[in-house]
Amino acid sequence: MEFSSADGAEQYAAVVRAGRRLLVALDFDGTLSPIVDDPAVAHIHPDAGEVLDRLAAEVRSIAVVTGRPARQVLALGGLDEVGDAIAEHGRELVVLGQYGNERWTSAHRRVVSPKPPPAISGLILALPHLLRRAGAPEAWIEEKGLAVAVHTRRLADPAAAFERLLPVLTEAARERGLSVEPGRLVVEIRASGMDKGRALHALVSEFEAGAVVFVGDDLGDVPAFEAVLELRATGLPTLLVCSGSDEESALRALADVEVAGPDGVMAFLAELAEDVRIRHA
Ligand SMILES: O=P(O)(O)OC[C@H]1O[C@H](O[C@H]2O[C@H](CO)[C@@H](O)[C@H](O)[C@H]2O)[C@H](O)[C@@H](O)[C@@H]1O
Repeated sequence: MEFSSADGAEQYAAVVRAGRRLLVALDFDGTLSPIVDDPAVAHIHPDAGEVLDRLAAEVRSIAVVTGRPARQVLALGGLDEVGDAIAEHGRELVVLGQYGNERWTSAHRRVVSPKPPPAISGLILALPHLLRRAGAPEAWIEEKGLAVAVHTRRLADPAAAFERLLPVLTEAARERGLSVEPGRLVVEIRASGMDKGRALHALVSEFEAGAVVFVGDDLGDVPAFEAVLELRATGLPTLLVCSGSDEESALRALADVEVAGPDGVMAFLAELAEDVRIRHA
């Protein structure tokens, strides 16, 4: 494994030593699931079930922390079945959807979700006009209940459409007291007050984690990276892994390890599971 931060090797060794008290938190799209043009047909990496099962046998808990609605990621990831396998090790799989607003666990098997912010429905009604104004009338609108996302990946010039949409949607969100969450060729509008960083802090407390690994690929993962660095500053062993792509580089400078997309994430998780197993055999 090649480390890109000064203390990456040291942090990795400490995380492996913490082994059974380790929380591994993972983003979904671009990390566990390869990026595809149509979000509705995304699928988890074919090795994920086996790799997560092996890892679960060695660590305290595994969490998927995603911008997707929890129900959607359960279906696309086959995470119900992954949760069954993890439960056999006496461990728990936690899925936090919509940036930590929704929660599912393999112990309770139901999604707990807040009410959608009322301003979202008004924004959805205004979107066709806003997309025309931004010169992107064919951008794809993903209604997520608690949020709405506008995707440009399937447009003729996705990056240019994204750049035109971002200021228009930022202004529309501001007028309605909502927040903007830009991502890989997507602009999402949602309520403020929760992000992956807050979600991660809460998970670490809940599981009394003695170490944390977080793996992500996109701007929505930056608050989680920052939360991990705050935890590191308190002395907790932590490791930050960037699932690298040509599309987003914001996490690179913060990461201890960069791997090549979801294939690289699978290899990293398998190596971590094996190192913890050997260290604690
Ligand atoms: O937090 P994540 O698990 O990374 O979810 C973030 C957003 O991911 C999805 O969009 C992204 O993946 C799509 C499928 O590969 C891709 O087509 C799109 O361009 C990406 O932005 C999802 O559709 C969003 O709702 C999530 O918020």
